[in-house]
Amino acid sequence: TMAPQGSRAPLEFGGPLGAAALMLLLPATMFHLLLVARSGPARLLGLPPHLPAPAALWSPGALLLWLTWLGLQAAFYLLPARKMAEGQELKDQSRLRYPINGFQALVLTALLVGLGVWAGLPLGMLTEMLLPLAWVATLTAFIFSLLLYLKALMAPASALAPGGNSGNPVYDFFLGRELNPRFGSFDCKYFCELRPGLIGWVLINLALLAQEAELRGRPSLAMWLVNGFQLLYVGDALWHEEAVLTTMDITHDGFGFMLAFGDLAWVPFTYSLQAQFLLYHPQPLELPTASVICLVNAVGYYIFRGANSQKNTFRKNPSDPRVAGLETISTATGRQLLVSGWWGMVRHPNYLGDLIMALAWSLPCGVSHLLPYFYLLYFTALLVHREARDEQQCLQKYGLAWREYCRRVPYRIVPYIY
Ligand SMILES: NC(=O)C1=CN([C@@H]2O[C@H](COP(=O)(O)OP(=O)(O)OC[C@H]3O[C@@H](n4cnc5c(N)ncnc54)[C@H](OP(=O)(O)O)[C@@H]3O)[C@@H](O)[C@H]2O)C=CC1
Ligand SMILES: CC(C)CCC[C@@H](C)[C@H]1CC=C2C3=C(CC[C@@]21C)[C@@]1(C)CC[C@H](O)C(C)(C)[C@@H]1CC3
Repeated sequence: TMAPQGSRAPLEFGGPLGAAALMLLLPATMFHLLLVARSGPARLLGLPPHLPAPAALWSPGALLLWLTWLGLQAAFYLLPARKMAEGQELKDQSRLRYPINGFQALVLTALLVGLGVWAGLPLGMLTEMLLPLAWVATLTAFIFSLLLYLKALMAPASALAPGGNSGNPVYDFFLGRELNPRFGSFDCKYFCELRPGLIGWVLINLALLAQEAELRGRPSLAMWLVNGFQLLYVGDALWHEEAVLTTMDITHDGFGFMLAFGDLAWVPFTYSLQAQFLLYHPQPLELPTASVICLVNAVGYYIFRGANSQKNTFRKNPSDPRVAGLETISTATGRQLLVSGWWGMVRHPNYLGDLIMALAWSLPCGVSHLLPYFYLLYFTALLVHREARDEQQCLQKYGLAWREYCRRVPYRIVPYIY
């Protein structure tokens, strides 16, 4: 069942050793952040004041809540969709179909949660369950990736991902062997990438806001800003759900521990770090400063959305009037590369916008602690590494035309700097 070209693919993430280290480091970092955020000193680089007792990690209630959450989101996924989209062409020339109903899932979740709160559901109590919830999310990600690894043993070679089939079980378990594991029409990777984790993230944020209101009479301005910015980001991702079908996670990476853990545990429990920090360490924020931070977020969002939409429009239909006037380079594959507009400024303008937003999410937390800036630091490292991986893949796809693009647009993410 080994993919012949897979075994020749160069190893990423530092090979099996790197993969093994990341499998320990990522969950350890997540628990470190969760513990440190609620500690007095809240030092990113210090040790957490105490390690949790096993009883603080394990709770049958958390397991039940988590499985209900996954079940609810799976049910929303199976509801009739306003549109079915086709994915990129696969090795066997077929295309998979995907439901476009992620935004609908967000709205239905909001209605259900709103109804629950109206009926007296103590949403703020969720903040007391973050540790055991993170623990069951980690366990499910681990068990799920194990099942996916076994499922891939039966998959035809054409269904395997280019990267995760080296023959080394640790590496392949981490990266994921099968490209689009499905049960019937239920696509596991597509489902996990956008729904339980992203919607879970904003729900946790909202619970932290509710808990702050409970403790201090009303939510702080900083908490409102963090909630608003991140809701915009998640709403935007689900509104433009179809665009995720062209990201390397869907088209290139298998579904293994990295994405299962990343989607199900890492995103909801570490991306909500700023709101967690604010609950335990309230920060004063004046209106003028808040307005400047809103402006920073708006600039970031403008670049992020402008760049992503320009590329998506161009890839769908290069003669669309919104992009037809842009300068392009032809490639041997028949596809073209944009060299003006956003994509003529740097080679990854969307990463630049995303990073500016990341900064705006941390600024409401003040500058007294490094902890709320963790996301910005991690995200910079992730995007620099991702950019290098994408560059490698584009060089393989487009060869000389890609070199020409790099010559014409020399900076990767930040103009005149990187
Ligand atoms: N919040 C988070 O944790 C994360 C967010 N993201 C965000 O996800 C979004 C998607 O990112 P990602 O999937 O990495 O990559 P991109 O959306 O940047 O896509 C890269 C692909 O775009 C195409 N492309 C590159 N240059 C050009 C050009 N000049 N003209 C036309 N097409 C071009 C190439 O594919 P092809 O030619 O085949 O179309 C390339 O492989 C980004 O906005 C990123 O910031 C990503 C990771 C994590
Ligand atoms: C922590 C590990 C080393 C790696 C885990 C990475 C994952 C957490 C991220 C990989 C790509 C992602 C994307 C988004 C969220 C984070 C992960 C899953 C994304 C859904 C966020 C919202 C954006 O608008 C997007 C463009 C849809 C993103 C797609 C990639």
